Amino acid sequence: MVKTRYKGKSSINPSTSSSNPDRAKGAGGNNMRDRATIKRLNMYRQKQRCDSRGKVVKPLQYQSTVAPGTVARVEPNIKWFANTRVIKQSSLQKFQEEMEAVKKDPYRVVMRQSKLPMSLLHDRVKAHNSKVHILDTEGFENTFGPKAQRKRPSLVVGDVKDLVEQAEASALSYNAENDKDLVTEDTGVRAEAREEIFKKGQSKRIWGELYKVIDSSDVIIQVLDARDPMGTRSKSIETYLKKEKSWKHLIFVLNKCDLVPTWVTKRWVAVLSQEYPTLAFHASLTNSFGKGSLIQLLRQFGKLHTDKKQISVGFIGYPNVGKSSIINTLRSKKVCNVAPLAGETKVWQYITLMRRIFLIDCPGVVYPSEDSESDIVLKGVVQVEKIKNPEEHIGAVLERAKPEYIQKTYRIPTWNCADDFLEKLAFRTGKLLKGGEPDLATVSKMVLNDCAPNCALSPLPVAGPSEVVEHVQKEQPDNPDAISEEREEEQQRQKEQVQKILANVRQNFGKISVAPEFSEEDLVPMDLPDLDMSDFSGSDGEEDEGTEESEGKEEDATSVEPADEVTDISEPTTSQTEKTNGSKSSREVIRELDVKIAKYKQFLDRAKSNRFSAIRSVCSSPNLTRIFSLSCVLPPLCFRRAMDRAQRTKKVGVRYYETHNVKNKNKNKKIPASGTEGQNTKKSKN
Ligand SMILES: Nc1nc2c(ncn2[C@@H]2O[C@H](COP(=O)(O)OP(=O)(O)OP(=O)(O)O)[C@@H](O)[C@H]2O)c(=O)[nH]1
Repeated sequence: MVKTRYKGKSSINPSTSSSNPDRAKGAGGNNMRDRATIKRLNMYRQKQRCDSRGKVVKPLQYQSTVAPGTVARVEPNIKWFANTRVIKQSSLQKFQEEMEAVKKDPYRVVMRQSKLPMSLLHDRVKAHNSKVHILDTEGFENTFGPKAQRKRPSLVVGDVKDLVEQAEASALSYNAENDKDLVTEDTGVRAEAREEIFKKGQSKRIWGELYKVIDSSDVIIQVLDARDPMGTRSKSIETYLKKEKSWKHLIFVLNKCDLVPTWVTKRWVAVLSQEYPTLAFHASLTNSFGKGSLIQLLRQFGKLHTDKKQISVGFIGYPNVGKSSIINTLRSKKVCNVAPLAGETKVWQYITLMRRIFLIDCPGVVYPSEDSESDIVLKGVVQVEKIKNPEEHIGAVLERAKPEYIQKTYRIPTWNCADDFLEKLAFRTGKLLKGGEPDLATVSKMVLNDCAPNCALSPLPVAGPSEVVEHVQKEQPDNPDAISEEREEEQQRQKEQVQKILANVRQNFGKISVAPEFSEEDLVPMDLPDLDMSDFSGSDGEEDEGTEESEGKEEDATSVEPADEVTDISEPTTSQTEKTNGSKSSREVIRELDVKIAKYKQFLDRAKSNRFSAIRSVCSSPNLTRIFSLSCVLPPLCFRRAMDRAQRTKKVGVRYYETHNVKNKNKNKKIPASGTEGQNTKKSKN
């Protein structure tokens, strides 16, 4: 065969040189230079050729052909904008408006922000009047004439006379105590430096832990104490999350709702739900409330993040509000250390709730506030044993708690002042020093310990309706007339969203078992016309506690207490709930039905755990269906599911020969199922 001669560019260069892009494949092994590399290297290698007078004879490959000094243009190329897309102004505006609305809404989340042109939101062109055209020359016509375009400054006063009057009025209302800039003479007396223990929960280390938890969590649960939700809430963290970590979900859990009357819990949930999804909770391994709802809510959040293998849920909040206790309740066992002392949790810790949901416990953080030392003590931030002068804080306790509770708890009928109270208490309890002097420090510590956050018989005042009203009013704008309509719409919208997200997680507050014995007066809710409680009360809804129980068990050992499972809607079960005037007979009937349902449930649980194939017979039992229909309560979801399953599948329980031995399967069909099944099979084999 005649070998083709290399004739230049038009034919293939047969050379096996590494600088030949056309060389045969495999000539250079696996690491052969590709065509682009060879071209680039050849480009570096080339040299310009000039004649003896310096005139370019052979220019470089990409050297311009135009004469030096000529003004040239780079040809525009669409590839410069390869990664961009042009959209209409109206679309941009729509995007900005909709996205801003979503970002502001605590009930909605923007997922995959890195994939969205978020900078378009921030780089908004500012309104034309934001720039002050001080140096621009404007004509008289435009400035002062009848067709003046310049906007009038909006002044609070109309003329100088008004201005003087206003200045005089403000001078009269001046209060030097509030003036932080007032220069005063140094008297040499200064406020004593705060004891170190009052700075608990504020150290850099603790804040570091908090930010670690926030950074690692997809869902952040701020745990609040039901007795002082506003005092244990941190607005600064909320703003930080809204501004800097807006893609993280924040929800409130109102813990220790067993320590306040049920109506107070309801109101707080209603108030707080206007801002963030809020759930009431009672952390307890044996008698919890809200566990099913919380797990369900976390599952919903988990479903939002299907792109992730798992989601992390961080528990943040004041010391001693019960973060670790909630985690223990969710896991139904002691996985975190719990103590009635603040600062029990020292470092953050990870706990697995389910395959896809991790919980993170965070040490308690004290947020910067203007709290007095007594406030700090009564919030349970410091350990009472470590307080130097505990007597100083008893005044605050007596001020806050209703005298009747103090009288009932300590059996002291009257007192003049805090010292008098302490003395009487010391004599009554026999806490005396040498010489019969009352031991004020010990009894003070006793009283303060009684107010500690874990104490069921807390004489501390509950966050009453007056505070709720105050809070609601604080939220109202200065000029209600002007914005009232807008606000109403906004509120309506928020309410709808709250209802939507909590539709599946309704709570029946009647199931909270309130521990302290409150007086009749405190058990009656006060009228609050501003707040429509019906939407949040959940009294007509079903606390869907444990509805996902079976699912939960599949995923993990997390199970929901059976006590929560069957919801009694018509009857409040606590001793503290408002007294209803319903007829006695119907209540009794319902109670009986409750007992029956609980029995069936127990049976079902046992059957499940024994892998006993009697589930179908129980669920399809006409009795059970009658019970549910009689009590006008929808059967819990797990029952409904079991019933569904029972209807769908005919066979319950797996018999080895039915599934594995096809030959015998047909024979088995003919032979009625009985205890002698094994023998029959043997016979047929023979
Ligand atoms: N009555 C009642 N007590 C509770 C509840 N939740 C927690 N407690 C008690 O409150 C105390 C503090 O609970 P923890 O779970 O240690 O609180 P924490 O927020 O983890 O505290 P730190 O470790 O300081 O952050 C414990 O004594 C709990 O028993 C509740 O719902 N009701």
